Amino acid sequence: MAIALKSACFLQLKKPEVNFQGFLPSKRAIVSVKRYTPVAAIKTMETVGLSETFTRLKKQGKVAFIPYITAGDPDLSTTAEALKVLDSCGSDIIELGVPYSDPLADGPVIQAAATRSLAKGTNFDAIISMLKEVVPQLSCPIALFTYYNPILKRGTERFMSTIRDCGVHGLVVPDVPLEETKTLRMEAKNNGIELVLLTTPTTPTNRMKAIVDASEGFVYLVSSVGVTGARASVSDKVQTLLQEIKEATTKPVAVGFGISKPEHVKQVAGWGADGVIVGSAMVKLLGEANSPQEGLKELENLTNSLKSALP
Ligand SMILES: O=P(O)(O)OC[C@@H](O)[C@@H](O)c1c[nH]c2ccccc12
Repeated sequence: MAIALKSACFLQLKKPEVNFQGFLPSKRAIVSVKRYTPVAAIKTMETVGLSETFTRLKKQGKVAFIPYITAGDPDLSTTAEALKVLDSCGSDIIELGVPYSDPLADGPVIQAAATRSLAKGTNFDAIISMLKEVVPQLSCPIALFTYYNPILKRGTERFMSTIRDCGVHGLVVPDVPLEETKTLRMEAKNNGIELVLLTTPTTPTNRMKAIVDASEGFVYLVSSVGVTGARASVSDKVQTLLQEIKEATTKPVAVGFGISKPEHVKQVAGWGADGVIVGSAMVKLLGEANSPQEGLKELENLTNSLKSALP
């Protein structure tokens, strides 16, 4: 049992409708600095990585609940609190987004969150300092979500060791073409980071197979074409896509994009997904609340209602 101690722009969309591992890297640096005031370190817990989390849930007949929030929206102290709230409400993995100025696959809600966060001065180093304090207080693993630029800026090796050192277990980088993920995958592996790859409804079958073969932790099935954002319903194509992926791999599959309601998560779980990812609905509550406290309370309520719709 693997137990770890927790202790644009020039972004060129290359066939965005084909798959998320199909974009070219950007050359723009992310913007600047604000100091995060660390919360008091409390205790050190044991946390397992992404694939081990799925293995354990599967044994209990459970489906993973994976919320996404944008770091630094409305501010990094609230992000720290939000991570703790999401964890204590039973999230199984938390996807934490690094805000970026040219987020090619993000819809209006997450774009606005990134803009607010960057306007507050959030940068990568401040996110890392925050994580160093907070990750030891969490029982679920963190999967960091970032566009490629912050990795390019630091160098892959340094980036991976930095996120490893603050206890991050997984990584999602949507704008690196599959063919160019080799170095990322190697450096991720060297540092015990699981690099999650994405497949979409328009990814050709052969390419989907290559993506699922290379993906670590789980496979991210993007439920619909376009950008992130809550939708009225989940396309029933997802059921067929899940079946196709399941025929190609035994790796866990989590579905994201457009999922925001208890009936959505119930439906997707019923179709055989191993996990559900909910982003914009979370981000909206947190970023648009009248106060951080109100946002955190609403986040807690939504998490509880979505969790209770899952086996
Ligand atoms: O916001 P939604 O529709 O609930 O989708 C998930 C999501 O936010 C998160 O996984 C995500 C945020 N930005 C992305 C860009 C590409 C792929 C995935 C993402």
